[in-house]
Amino acid sequence: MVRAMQIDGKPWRTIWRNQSGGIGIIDQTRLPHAFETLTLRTLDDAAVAIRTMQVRGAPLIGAAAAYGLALGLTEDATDLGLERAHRRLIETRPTAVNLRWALGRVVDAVCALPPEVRVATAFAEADALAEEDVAINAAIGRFGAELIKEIAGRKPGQVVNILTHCNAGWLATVDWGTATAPIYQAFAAGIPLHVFVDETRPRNQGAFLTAWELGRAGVPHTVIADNAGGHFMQHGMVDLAIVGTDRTTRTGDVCNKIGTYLKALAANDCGVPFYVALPSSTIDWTLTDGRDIPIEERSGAEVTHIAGRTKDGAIATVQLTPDGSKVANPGFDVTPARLVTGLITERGIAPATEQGLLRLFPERARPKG
Ligand SMILES: CSC[C@@H](O)[C@@H](O)C(=O)COP(=O)(O)O
Repeated sequence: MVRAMQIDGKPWRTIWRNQSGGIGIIDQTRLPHAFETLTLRTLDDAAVAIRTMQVRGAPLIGAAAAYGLALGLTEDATDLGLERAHRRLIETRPTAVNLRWALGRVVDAVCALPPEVRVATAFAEADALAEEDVAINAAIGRFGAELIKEIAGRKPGQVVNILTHCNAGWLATVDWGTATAPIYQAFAAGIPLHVFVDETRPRNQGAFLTAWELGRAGVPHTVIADNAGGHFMQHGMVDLAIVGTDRTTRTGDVCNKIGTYLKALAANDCGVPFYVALPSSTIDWTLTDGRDIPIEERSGAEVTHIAGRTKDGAIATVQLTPDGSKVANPGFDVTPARLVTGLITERGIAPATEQGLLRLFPERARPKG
C-alpha cells in the first residue's frame, strides 16, 4: 500500500513511541517554517501539547490523549491517578469528540485491572487505537478516491479540482488524514488533480499545515484566502469540496473548523458536491442537533496577531488590528446535514442522515420501545 506520510522520502507518523519510553510528536506549532519533533514524557506534557496545539486535529487529539493517559498512569496508576489524568486531559479541548472517545477506550481497558498492570495495558490500548486510525483513514481514502475517479471519468484529460478547509490531513491524524486520504490515494492512482487550500484564518491551518503536507507529497495545490472559495465555485473551478469534522451528530450535522459552514453554503448555491470525511470515532451518537456541540472559544490574540517568517528567516509576530478593538474567536462552526452531500467513513459513504449513518453502523441503532 502507498504510504501517505513521507518527509524527504522517509516515512513518518504524527505520533509514535520512542526508544526512551516517551511519546514522539511533530511540533505542529513550528510548521511550516521549521520541522521539529518533541518527546512527551509526562501527563502534563501531553495535556500541554494538546492544549497548545502542538498536536491538533480530532483523530490525533484522540491518539495523543490515549498516550497521555498511559503516561499519567506511569505517575500514579491508582483509581485516583486514573481519574486525575482523565480530568486533566478531557479539559484540554472541548469540541473534538475523539478526545472523550479515546480516553473512554483507555479507561475501559484498564479500570478493572490491578494498578500494577495498568500502564502496560494503557500503552497497548493507545498503540491499538493509533494503528486503527491509520487503517480507518486508509479505508476512507479508498472510498473517497472513487468519488474523485468518477469525476475524473466525466472530464477526461482534465484536472479534478478539490477544495478543502483547515487541515484534515495526515498532520491531523496518525497517518493519511481524513479529507486528504482520498486526495493522496487518487493522486497515487494517477488521477490528475489540484487542491484549493483555504488559508483558514485565524490559525491558518490550511496555509501552514495543509499546504506544507501537500507540498511534501508533491500534490499540486493553491492556497487561497478564505473569502475566495465562493468565487472559484461560482466560476466552475471547484469540482468537489472535502473537509474533515471534529464532531458529527447521529443526524449528520457536522462541526468543523470555523468557516466550514460558509463553504458549504457556497457549495450548495453553486451545485458543488460537499463531502465530509470522518472516522466513526468522530460521530457523537448521543447528539441529534449540531447546535448542542460545544464550540471552543479561543484567544482573541489569534485574531489580533499573526506570526510568519521575515526576510531574514526569523519568525516574528505582528499586530493586525487597532489597539482597543474587541475581537471574538469561535474555533468551530456547525454545517447542518442538509448542506452535506455525503459522509465518507471507513465503512463507506453515507447520506448525512441518521438513517444513512445507521445503515453503515447498525450497532448504533437505539433499542426499540
Ligand atoms: C481529520 S481532522 C478534522 C478536524 O479536526 C479538522 O478539520 C479541524 O478542524 C482541526 O482543528 P484544529 O483546531 O486545528 O484542531
